[in-house]
Amino acid sequence: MEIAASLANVTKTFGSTRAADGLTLSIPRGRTVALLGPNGAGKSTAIGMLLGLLPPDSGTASLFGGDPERAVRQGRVGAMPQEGGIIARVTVRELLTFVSGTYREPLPLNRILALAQLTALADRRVDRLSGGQAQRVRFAMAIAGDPELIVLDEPTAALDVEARRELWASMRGFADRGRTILFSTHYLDEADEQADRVIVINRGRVAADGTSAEIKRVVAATTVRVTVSGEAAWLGRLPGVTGMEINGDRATLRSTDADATVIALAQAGAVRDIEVTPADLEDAFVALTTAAAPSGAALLKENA
Ligand SMILES: Nc1ncnc2c1ncn2[C@@H]1O[C@H](COP(=O)(O)OP(=O)(O)OP(=O)(O)O)[C@@H](O)[C@H]1O
Repeated sequence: MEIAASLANVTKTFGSTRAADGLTLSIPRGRTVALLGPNGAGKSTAIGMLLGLLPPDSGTASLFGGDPERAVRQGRVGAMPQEGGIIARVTVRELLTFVSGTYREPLPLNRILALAQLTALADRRVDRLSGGQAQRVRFAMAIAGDPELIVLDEPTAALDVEARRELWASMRGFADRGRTILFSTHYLDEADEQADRVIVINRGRVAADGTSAEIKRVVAATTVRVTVSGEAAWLGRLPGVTGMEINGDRATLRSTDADATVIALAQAGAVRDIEVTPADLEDAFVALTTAAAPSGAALLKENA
């Protein structure tokens, strides 16, 4: 698999804050990958290093197997920063014509406008746009040079549901051209819906890396509840069970392989009031980003 972007064991410290602490990740070409993490997790730092804007203290950042700055200079990468200044008092068309002019082989203007769903707004002044429309102009600027990879730092922060939906429709149009998209988000549902792959970052480290289904399946254990009488310690030794709690005659098991756990319970004849609750991505995220949680990364890699 060809790799568009990677970080190999990078560290970056600001004062006493380790914004990247041995961060290793790779973004395969042609995929849409989410960097998911809470505030201050290190997402922007990771993106800054990938774009060659922030030199790592140690470790290596690379784009298309080489120096990030070179790939950026060659126009192979388009970036959409968290807040980009858009020059006021020009129209969408004028702004995009100017930006296109800075690239050797830009996309045709009509194509950029269509991909960003801005055709009807081409003659509108950029300072008269809604937040969602302005964000699509930033997206249009990022794709103007027809880059192989676009990197978007929290592209949908501060957008309402409709504006998020429209921006994602534009981004999918770009992804459908076989391009690679790396975006950061705190929205779990967005990572789940939009990304082929989710890399969870917490405290400057990769907490999990896989499809959202894998993250859900492996890390956020399914809950299996069952009523038992008598001694219950044996439940903790059932296949898949990683933790349990007993409350009166009710046992709550956390399992990474609910099927195996339920089959074993059935074989033991313990099926009274059995209840299986699958984990959702929210649970996975909370489990992964709480200090006491076991590392999901190792689990996911074993299961990958
Ligand atoms: N230039 C800087 N100077 C000092 N500290 C910084 C700087 N940039 C980032 N940090 C710190 O490094 C840590 C990681 O920040 P970063 O912005 O990468 O996180 P993030 O995951 O992008 O957060 P957010 O979701 O809030 O944007 C934070 O503790 C932040 O305060």
